[in-house]
Amino acid sequence: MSVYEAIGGSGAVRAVVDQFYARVLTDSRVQDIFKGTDVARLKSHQRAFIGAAIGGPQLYTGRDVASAHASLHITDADFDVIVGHLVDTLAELGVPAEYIAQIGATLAPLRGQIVTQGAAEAVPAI
Ligand code: HEM
Repeated sequence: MSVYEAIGGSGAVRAVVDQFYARVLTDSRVQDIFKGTDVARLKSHQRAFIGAAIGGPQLYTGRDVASAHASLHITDADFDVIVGHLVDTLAELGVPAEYIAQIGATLAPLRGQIVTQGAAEAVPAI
């Protein structure tokens, strides 16, 4: 059984994405990054992306992850905040820890494509 089926399929993914964005968009550490984003569109992409990433039938047709985040200056700390909200949402909705770990392991390798603002870039060029 895929993680997608195990957590309850499309209804579960929808609930996760809704609660996840409710948290993210009210978190002062990261909410500014989402200013000007069409949240309904973002949620629909995110449902497809997460669904596909955990073995669901969705076809994700959005931009590739690196291009979607390229101009957002996302730091490692931002990434940790976002993943933290996802993990907390999954736990709150009763997803067993073993599946949360599997979802985390699926998304963790994307850090390198999403984080573009690091200590090295913060140092002014001479
Ligand atoms: C595992 C982590 C993440 C995944 C899987 C992910 C996935 C996605 C996907 C699928 C999209 C839609 C792409 C499209 O529009 O075609 C998106 C857009 C976006 N993401 Fe992420 N993301 C992650 C982390 C983050 C982080 C850490 C931030 C900022 C704190 C962020 C901010 C945004 C914003 C603002 C957009 C909208 C960009 C736009 O509409 O121009 N994401 N993300």
